[in-house]
Amino acid sequence: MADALLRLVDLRKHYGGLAVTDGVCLDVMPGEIHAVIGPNGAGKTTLIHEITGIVAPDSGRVVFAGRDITRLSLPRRVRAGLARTFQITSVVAGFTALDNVALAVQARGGSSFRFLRPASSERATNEAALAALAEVGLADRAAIPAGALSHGEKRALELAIALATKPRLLLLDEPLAGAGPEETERLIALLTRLKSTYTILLVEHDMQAVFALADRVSVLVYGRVIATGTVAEIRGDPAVRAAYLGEDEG
Ligand SMILES: Nc1ncnc2c1ncn2[C@@H]1O[C@H](COP(=O)(O)OP(=O)(O)OP(=O)(O)O)[C@@H](O)[C@H]1O
Repeated sequence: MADALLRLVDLRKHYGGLAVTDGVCLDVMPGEIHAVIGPNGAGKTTLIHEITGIVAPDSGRVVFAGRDITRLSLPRRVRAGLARTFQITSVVAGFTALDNVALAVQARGGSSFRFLRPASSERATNEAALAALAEVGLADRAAIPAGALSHGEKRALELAIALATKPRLLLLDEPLAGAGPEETERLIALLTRLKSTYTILLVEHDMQAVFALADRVSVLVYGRVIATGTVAEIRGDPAVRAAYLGEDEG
């Protein structure tokens, strides 16, 4: 069996007396979409923060591509191949879609483009940014200020920004939050396309989307993974239904 691209080993984090991450072990295998679901306050966002380095775990390890990254800074994790999108839209409204992505390309490519003259460096940056926009279906919106894009397009732009860093693993924190039914459908189609190219760890409340997209699902309740399995296994798991799915599925 292949090695996990991301491995969480007995990760723990307390806030005061509250165990927000309570011994989490989780493997994300290369090429899979692995969804983390769980009720509000289960600790999903904290877990993503521990993976990206925004929150330091009290103990345990985050291993990425065989390397222990538990104590690496966020920028160094990005350079190692981790990228994330945020629950809250984080694009710069006054910049064009292209410039928003170009910023991310520059942040990654500073070293690789440094040897080029400014004009060719700018061209290389813009070409890489356009390629990322094309990957999410926004090539024809490149010149539009991000603030004028629809909500769904902004979410797609965030994905392009993440893709521009050439990630090996994409961390998506509620990519469908706030999207209407049509936008949701379009974003699911987009994520389905990306699925063939990227390994994805997905935190998402929309169960229909999770069940449509995920290869495997881990269920987090009070900071603990109570089950990991395929969509069918998770849907049929009585403990999961009792702890979580029962709430949504009535
Ligand atoms: N910095 C902090 N200090 C104290 N408590 C915190 C902090 N961050 C999170 N918590 C608590 O940890 C628990 C888990 O929060 P977290 O945001 O990780 O859950 P979540 O599963 O992402 O929730 P949601 O689905 O509502 O986004 C909550 O009870 C929250 O109040």
